[in-house]
Amino acid sequence: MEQLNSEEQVIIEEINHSEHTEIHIIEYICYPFYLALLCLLCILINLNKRKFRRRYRVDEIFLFIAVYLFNVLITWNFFDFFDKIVRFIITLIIIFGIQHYIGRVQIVGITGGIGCGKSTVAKYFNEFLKVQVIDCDQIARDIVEPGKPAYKLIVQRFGLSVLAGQQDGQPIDRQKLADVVFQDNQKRKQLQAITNKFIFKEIAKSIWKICFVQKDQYVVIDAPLLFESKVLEYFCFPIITIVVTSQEEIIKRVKERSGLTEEQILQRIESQMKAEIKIKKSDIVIANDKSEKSLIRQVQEKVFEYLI
Ligand SMILES: CC(C)(COP(=O)(O)OP(=O)(O)OC[C@H]1O[C@@H](n2cnc3c(N)ncnc32)[C@H](O)[C@@H]1O)[C@@H](O)C(=O)NCCC(=O)NCCS
Ligand SMILES: Nc1ncnc2c1ncn2[C@@H]1O[C@H](COP(=O)(O)OP(=O)(O)OP(=O)(O)O)[C@@H](O)[C@H]1O
Repeated sequence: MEQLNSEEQVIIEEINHSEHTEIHIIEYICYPFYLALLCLLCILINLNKRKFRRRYRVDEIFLFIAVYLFNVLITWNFFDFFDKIVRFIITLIIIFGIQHYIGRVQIVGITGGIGCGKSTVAKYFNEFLKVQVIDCDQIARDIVEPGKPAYKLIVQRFGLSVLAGQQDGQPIDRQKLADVVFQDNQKRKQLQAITNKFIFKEIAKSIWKICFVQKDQYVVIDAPLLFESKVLEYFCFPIITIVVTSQEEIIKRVKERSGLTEEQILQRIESQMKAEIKIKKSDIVIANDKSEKSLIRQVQEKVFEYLI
């Protein structure tokens, strides 16, 4: 093989060095994204800790190994041993830091059809177990008050006819809006598309306040559309679905509680996800066909083993 002279050797070294530097720069640009991805992954897994373990039988330690291997893989050949150790320590701090901060939080979801007893169970959690409840129906009422952004969007989409007195600035007449949306699936979905993001924002704010400012371990979400929303399903564990088998019983209970007619109640039942699908998707199913006492007894028997 032909010997390189010293000038040629210098040139080759310079080329190697510049390639190395370029790779270093790319690596350093990529590294914050990698850390952001790691944080997101850890937050998602920790918010969903038990479900994740149960479904995939994966513990944080496997996640840790996987993430570290990924870390080593993307830095392979480029970094020296010291750099790898530093990255290992950063990864470790992020995983265990997030695990410590978020891993203790448990978001319990309560869902079920109209009048099935969600609020009754939520009230039990609040009064007897002192767990704070996020009531999605209440949030849905608050975010559509005059002056709020969702109010404007609803008026733009459904017109002044859904307002009390049909005048701009007046509150939404919920009965009128309900009559419009529960007779037309398309319109109901349009209303949900408007309200959903504001509802999620409020839910996230409440979770932050309850679990990270007040540092409560548990929070309950009472969400009639928990499965329909797609997002909540992922963060809640366990998901408790309350069912009442007899439609007549549901109608009787809702009629007693609200001014809704049988036809209006049936329209809402029709517009909601079928109980059989909800049952398949949930962790705990509670039948509320008998007395309220029996409902609470089932909560006591079935729910506690799921709490961390
Ligand atoms: C249509 C509206 C104006 C009717 O108001 P109203 O005061 O009559 O009912 P309220 O809000 O108290 O809801 C009572 C029950 O109706 C059922 N329901 C409410 N919205 C929906 C919906 N979009 N689809 C199916 N069922 C619904 C739920 O079982 C709920 O518990 C109101 O429900 C609304 O704004 N809905 C859209 C917001 C939403 O998605 N709410 C659910 C939060 S997860
Ligand atoms: N086991 C029961 N026996 C008799 N009445 C009941 C029982 N459980 C709940 N109720 C009553 O039925 C009505 C509906 O219950 P609740 O408000 O808890 O249901 P919900 O699922 O929150 O309803 P919505 O979907 O409309 O918010 C209430 O008046 C409640 O007191």
